[in-house]
Amino acid sequence: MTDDKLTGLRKSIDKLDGEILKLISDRARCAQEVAQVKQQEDSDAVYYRPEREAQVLRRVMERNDGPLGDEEMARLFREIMSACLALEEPVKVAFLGPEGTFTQQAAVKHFGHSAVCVPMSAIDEVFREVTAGAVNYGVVPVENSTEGVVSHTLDSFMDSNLKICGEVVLRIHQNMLVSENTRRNHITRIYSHAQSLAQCRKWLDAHWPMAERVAVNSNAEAARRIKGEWNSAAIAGDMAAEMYGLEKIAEKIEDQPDNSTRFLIIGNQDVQISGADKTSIVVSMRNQPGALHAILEVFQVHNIDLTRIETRPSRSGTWNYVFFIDFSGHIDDPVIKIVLERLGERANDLNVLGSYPKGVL
Ligand SMILES: C=C(O[C@@H]1C=C(C(=O)O)C=C[C@H]1O)C(=O)O
Repeated sequence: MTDDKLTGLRKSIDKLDGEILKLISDRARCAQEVAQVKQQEDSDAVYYRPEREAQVLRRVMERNDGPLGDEEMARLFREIMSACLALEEPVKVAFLGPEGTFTQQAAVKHFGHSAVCVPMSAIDEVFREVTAGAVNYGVVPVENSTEGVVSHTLDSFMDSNLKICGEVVLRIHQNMLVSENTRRNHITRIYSHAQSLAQCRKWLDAHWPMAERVAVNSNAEAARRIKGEWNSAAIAGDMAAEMYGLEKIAEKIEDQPDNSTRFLIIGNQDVQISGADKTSIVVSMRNQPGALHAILEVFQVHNIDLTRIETRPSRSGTWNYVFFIDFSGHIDDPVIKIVLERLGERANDLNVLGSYPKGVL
């Protein structure tokens, strides 16, 4: 009886799979035609459209009635779009490497598995590679919910003409990792990226107060190093653990359970309105009383939601502040145009880094 039921259900699944297969192929053909239309209009046309992809994913999440969760369903569609896009040519993406970093995880989350991800050894190399046209986009970390801003990324924008084309937020879980050579009772050194060490500070104080904490270029680099040392451990994410065949002796050791990192997608593209967008700008002001107030007032008067503001020392003179500001809205929105005009009147210099869809996944 149950065997009959099982056979029947499997038949239904086979039939549905056949339909899904056909529908995905029909969709891929449609996407191919879109590519041809774009190509006919403009031979240099950029096929990848961040605003359209964000709209597709948001619509999937809105229309989904379960039993699969909204994010799960969106992830499946993310992969379908990624594969459709790769039919033309896979998107090439440079990320802060080596292989196995959270930035690679963010790149895959944003572009799907059909993108070609190329590791770079430093943030400014990611910028350089995109500027040189060797890759289409770059992925760099910009802020962590526990530790704050990745100042190196902000500084790189000051020397670059690249645009921000998107953002992606990743939940970050850290693990304490050892290799098969590690003598677990003799761990005297723990490698990780400075941000990760900081994210696990309390856990380390409680469990490994005597071990030396050594900051290296990336978590994946930490994972790689301990392969050859018997007295060291590393702190890194799942991807690095898998990639280097390391054992987790403690999981989710980050001090804040909702620890997450925001990454930016950088490229050469002006992204159109998606309907739920953010804009990032850099404003430089004279160092005079009320400089910050003058900026904030403009946003307040026009009722614009500020999502982040960071101050960095300007490179051009000792007496200037530089503010990195993110806010809701798109540069093509009429009210944002007015806001930018007003800010321009008050600032020494104003540079729009880009308008882009708010992270969907
Ligand atoms: C099909 C298009 O081009 C690309 C592929 C998409 C898709 O598979 O849905 C969406 C946006 C673009 O990255 C389009 O612009 O509609």
